[in-house]
Amino acid sequence: MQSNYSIDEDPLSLDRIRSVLTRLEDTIIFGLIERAQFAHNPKIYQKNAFKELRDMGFEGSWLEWFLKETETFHARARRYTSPDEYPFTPISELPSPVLPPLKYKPILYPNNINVNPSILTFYTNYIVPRITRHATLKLASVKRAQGIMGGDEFEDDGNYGSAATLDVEVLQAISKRVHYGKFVSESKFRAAPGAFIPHILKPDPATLESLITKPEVERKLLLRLRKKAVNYGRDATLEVETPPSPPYPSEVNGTNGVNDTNGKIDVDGVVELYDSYIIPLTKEVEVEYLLHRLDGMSEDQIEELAKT
Ligand SMILES: C=C(O[C@@H]1C=C(C(=O)O)C=C[C@H]1O)C(=O)O
Repeated sequence: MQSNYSIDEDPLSLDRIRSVLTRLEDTIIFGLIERAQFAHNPKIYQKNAFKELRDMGFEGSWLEWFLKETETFHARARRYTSPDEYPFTPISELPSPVLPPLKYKPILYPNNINVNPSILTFYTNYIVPRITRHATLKLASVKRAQGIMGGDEFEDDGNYGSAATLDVEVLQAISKRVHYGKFVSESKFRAAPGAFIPHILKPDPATLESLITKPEVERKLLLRLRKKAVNYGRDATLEVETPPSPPYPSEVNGTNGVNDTNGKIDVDGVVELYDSYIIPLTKEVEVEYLLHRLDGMSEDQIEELAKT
């Protein structure tokens, strides 16, 4: 079910927010499956690697150029004016929308939290090389068969436009998912402001993180994610499938016995993306949002809030 917080009855329902996060799992997994078709193409992530861009006065990477061009058009179409979409390009470098601004219900507390630079770094340095490994190795084998040896055989299939287009889609989905942590924090704060206020007034990030962390939610998420990645990475067959033969671990190391090396995606890579990057970064956004949740409020306002 598509969820649009601006029209939903209770935009801060934790169940509604979690359903958005669950739906974004599908967007991210399918985006990674599409990107995994192409080789790593490391050149598109290196700054100043393309003379054609330097000649245009652009000193960033191919991907950063793609992001700027894409986000420039999207900004003119009125994206990045709602509190659930954040550009990778500095907002000061983007044009004003051609349409009048939409009036959004003031749901989040005013803030300037944007962790897209961290998302771009971990995605290009750790996620892309891992999820494109199969295509990269296959490309190298084909090149060697054609007599291409050494540096030229690896990693580059020349599909710079396709690869960057898919990178932008995945990055936008990861960015939305991570920054949705602000809605999670606002929901948890409003449910029990008194639990958070002492650790905001006397900044205590560690205690705030322990208050927002729900281990069981995370555990179930990773199990669901693994199953999705296995199933989405397989072509549907009409034959009745027999389960993989033993050793088919049950609840071993949280894999729940669901793993697959024959699919279109590195299942362990998808789980690690969430476990090592997306979930920790979401929680950092949650904590940072809480640390600024009382900014500009008077002592009386805070005292009143603490009583609720
Ligand atoms: C998003 C939430 O907050 C935290 C972050 C989670 C995540 O990034 O998946 C899951 C549970 C919590 O530890 C939540 O409570 O749903």
